[in-house]
Amino acid sequence: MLLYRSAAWFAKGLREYTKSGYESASKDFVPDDLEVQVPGRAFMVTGGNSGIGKATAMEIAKRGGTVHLVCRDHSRAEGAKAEIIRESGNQNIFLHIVDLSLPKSVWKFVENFKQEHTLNVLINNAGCMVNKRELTEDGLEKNFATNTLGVYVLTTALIPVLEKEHDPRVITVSSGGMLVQKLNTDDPQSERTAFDGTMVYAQNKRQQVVLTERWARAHPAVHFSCMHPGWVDTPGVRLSMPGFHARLGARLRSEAQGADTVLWLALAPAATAQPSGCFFQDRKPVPTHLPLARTSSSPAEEEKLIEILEELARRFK
Ligand SMILES: NC(=O)c1ccc[n+]([C@@H]2O[C@H](COP(=O)([O-])OP(=O)(O)OC[C@H]3O[C@@H](n4cnc5c(N)ncnc54)[C@H](O)[C@@H]3O)[C@@H](O)[C@H]2O)c1
Repeated sequence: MLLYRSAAWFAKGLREYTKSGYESASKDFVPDDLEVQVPGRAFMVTGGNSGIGKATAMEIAKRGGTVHLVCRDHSRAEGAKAEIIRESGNQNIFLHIVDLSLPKSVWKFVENFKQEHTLNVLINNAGCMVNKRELTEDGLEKNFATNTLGVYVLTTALIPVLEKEHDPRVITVSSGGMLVQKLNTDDPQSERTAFDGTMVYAQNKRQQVVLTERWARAHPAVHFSCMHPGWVDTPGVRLSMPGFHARLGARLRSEAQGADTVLWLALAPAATAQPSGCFFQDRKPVPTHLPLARTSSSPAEEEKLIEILEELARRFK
């Protein structure tokens, strides 16, 4: 089954996730959708110092929004902040150093953040694909701790902050790679199964899609969406998937193309005309399962994911 899913997904990717896929999809875009100015609105972009996150933060800054960059590495993040201020002329760029794989730090960060700031839009962009099983200082598997638990804790902590504001939104940068995975809650930290970083990452991205659907049902005041940016030439892909990067080469999307749907979901009035909880690709909601792939999960399996995350989120508060 995994072989079928992977082959169907790769064929789809070559048609849709590449630069030519973007060029073809963008013929249907409404150009005015992103002709907006957003002074007075505040946006948090995790991993905003690199790749898709940086391209997103730059475009929001150019439209006058307040940008909160949430980054792990101080010196790289300072460079990105300075570049965004210089290029956009927007001084309202704030930097917060947080390692999203450490849930205690994430809780503490939000406690401090909400004393001083408001927030309209959270963009869960930071992500990683660590190809060997590594543990955080809390003993958590690193991909799961960053991509799933970190996103869960940050979003859960910020929902009450977002609910106070006008037109609140949460966008999570998932991946089309999640299409090859069915939600699996049996071994969330890969303790008992052979470790395959690509599949662990794809499982985390599936978990983000399930979380987005659940949040949308539980919090109707906030508009939730998740999305696939396409296959994008970023430092992350170069580092974690060198073979894929070399093979796809010039067919990979630019960072600006990868950021397009993130920006549309964060900025365009048209985005919130779509139901909350959907998965987007090139400004359109798209199915979260490949045909015949048997990747749907039951409500009980989804509830189990929430129980696991709640338990860990409370343990590391
Ligand atoms: N590039 C692609 O083809 C592609 C495809 C599908 C999905 N994505 C997703 O897009 C998002 C952005 O990735 P990218 O390709 O721009 O890669 P990137 O490596 O350039 O950017 C990822 C950012 O996340 C940050 N980050 C990682 N772990 C962190 C942690 N523990 N705490 C704080 N920040 C952390 C990194 O420092 C970096 O700033 C990711 O969620 C990725 O999974 C990318």
